[in-house]
Amino acid sequence: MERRATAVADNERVPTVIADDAHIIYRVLQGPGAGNSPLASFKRIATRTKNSNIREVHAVKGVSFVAYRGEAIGLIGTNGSGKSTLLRAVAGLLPVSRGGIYAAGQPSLLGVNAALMNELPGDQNVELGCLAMGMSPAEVKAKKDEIIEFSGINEKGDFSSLPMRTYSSGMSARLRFSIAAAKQHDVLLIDEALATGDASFRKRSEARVRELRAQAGTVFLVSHSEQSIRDTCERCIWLEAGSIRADGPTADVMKEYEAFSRR
Ligand SMILES: Nc1ncnc2c1ncn2[C@@H]1O[C@H](COP(=O)(O)OP(=O)(O)OP(=O)(O)O)[C@@H](O)[C@H]1O
Repeated sequence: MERRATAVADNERVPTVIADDAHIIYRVLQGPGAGNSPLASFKRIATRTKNSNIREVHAVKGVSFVAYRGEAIGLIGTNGSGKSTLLRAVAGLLPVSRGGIYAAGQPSLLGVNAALMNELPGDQNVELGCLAMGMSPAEVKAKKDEIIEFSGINEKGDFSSLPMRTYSSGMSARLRFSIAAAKQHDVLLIDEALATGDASFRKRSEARVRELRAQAGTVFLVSHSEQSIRDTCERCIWLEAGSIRADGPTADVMKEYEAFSRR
């Protein structure tokens, strides 16, 4: 793995996320079979043997990096290289099998799959989402209209009073992003959310990511959109097959990644 020097000396900056030789392994039970019966499980416990129906997927293999306050870091890599897995582990949603991931505060993962209630209208989801992020009811009331306005879901009619299930995937992603971005996070993790919006929303959300960074948080952005990464992140980590291939200034890492992708 290549790690290049950055403009500010590491000892002058405040670390927000430290990954130390982190390994993440998924354990997948392969279909129903004789080996999965209660009796077979009991025999395995008694004889201390492993279930041969369990397959391990070693998704992240010994990843180490330090992220600092004020940085926006793009995570790039081909499909299945471990980007989302790493992000989920930073958010504390997946356990690390070996090594460690340490984070300041509670990182917030903003993914296209973030849990909102499909049956509830957008405006109620805004309230729920804000309360879940720890805002007071008064803060929620003050921010609600601004969040809906930012999301732009009402641009084509009064959609905020309709259930979320009537939204297009881009509209729900915009609402999720707008809710999460309404709060200052110590560490904000964004998984592909910017790519689903249209061009004007992408511009607005990229500007918001820059603001969040300026307010001293750290932002991680997983995206296949080269433009989003270039416009938002000055540092980039390239993951390939679960390992870091390069970590440094976005322009340099992108150049290497493009050369690799062209091969
Ligand atoms: N829930 C899961 N159970 C088992 N294996 C998984 C699970 N989620 C992901 N994987 C595996 O882990 C590896 C990394 O997947 P991950 O989703 O982190 O990659 P990614 O870089 O985010 O991919 P993409 O760019 O396609 O979104 C892949 O081999 C994938 O098959």
